Amino acid sequence: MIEIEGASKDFTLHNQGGAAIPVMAGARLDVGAGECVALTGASGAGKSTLMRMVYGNYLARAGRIGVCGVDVARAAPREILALRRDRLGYVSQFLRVVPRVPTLEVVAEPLLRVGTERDAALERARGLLARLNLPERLWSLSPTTFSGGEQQRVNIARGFAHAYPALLLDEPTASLDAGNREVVLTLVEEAKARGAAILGIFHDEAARARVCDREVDVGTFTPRAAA
Ligand SMILES: Nc1ncnc2c1ncn2[C@@H]1O[C@H](COP(=O)(O)OP(=O)(O)OP(=O)(O)O)[C@@H](O)[C@H]1O
Repeated sequence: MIEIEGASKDFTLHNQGGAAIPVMAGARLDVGAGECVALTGASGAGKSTLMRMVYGNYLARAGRIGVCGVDVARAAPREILALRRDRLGYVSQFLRVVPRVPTLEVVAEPLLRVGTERDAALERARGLLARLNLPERLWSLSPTTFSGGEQQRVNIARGFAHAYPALLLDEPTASLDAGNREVVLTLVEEAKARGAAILGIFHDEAARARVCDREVDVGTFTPRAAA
C-alpha cells in the first residue's frame, strides 16, 4: 500500500548560493495492508523528511513513492490533493487551527469531504471526541484557545475520523496522559485491524513495541551509508 523504492532527497539552500545538501539516498520500504511500520534513527537522520516525502510536502529528487497506486514523487499537485482527501491521512504533531470553526466540525470535516452524510459524520466525530475524553462543553468551540494536549486530541480525532487505507502518524502519543495514550494506541490497533497501512514516528518505545510490526532505521538511507 505504501512502497518506497530508491527515494532520494536533497535540500537546496537558496540563501547559501543554492548549495544542495543530500539528506537521503536510496530509501526503500514497504508497508502492507494491516501493517504498522515505525521509522527509527537518530535525531536528524531524516524520519520527518521521509514522512513529508510520502505525504508529498517534500519532492523526492529520485525514486518512487507509491501510495495506494499513486507515485507521489511524480504525481501532479491535484492528484496528491485527491490522494490526501480519500486515501492518505496524516496525523501531525500539531493541529492547524482554522479560526472560528467549531471542534466538532474540525473533526467531521475529513468525512464530509469524502461524501459521508452529515449526521453520520457528526456522530463519528462525537464518538471519537468522547473516547479521547475531550469535555463535551468544548465541542462547539474553536480549538484555537485549547491547551496543547486538547488540541492534540482534536487532531487525533480528526486524523482517525475517515478510514484512510494509508495513514502517517507523527508521534501520536507525545504529551498525552496514560489514559489518552491508551485510547490512541487502541485507535491504531483498530485501524490496522480494518486493513490500514500505517507508517509512523514513535519516540514512545513501549507504544512502538505494542503497535508496530517492524522498524525501519532511516539512518541506513543517509547518503554516506548508501555510498
Ligand atoms: N526544509 C529543510 N531545509 C534544509 N534542511 C532540512 C530541511 N528539513 C530537514 N532538513 C535537514 O534534514 C535532516 C533530517 O531532518 P529530519 O527533521 O527529517 O530528521 P528527524 O530524523 O525527523 O529528526 P528528529 O528526530 O530530531 O525530529 C537534518 O539534517 C535537517 O537539518
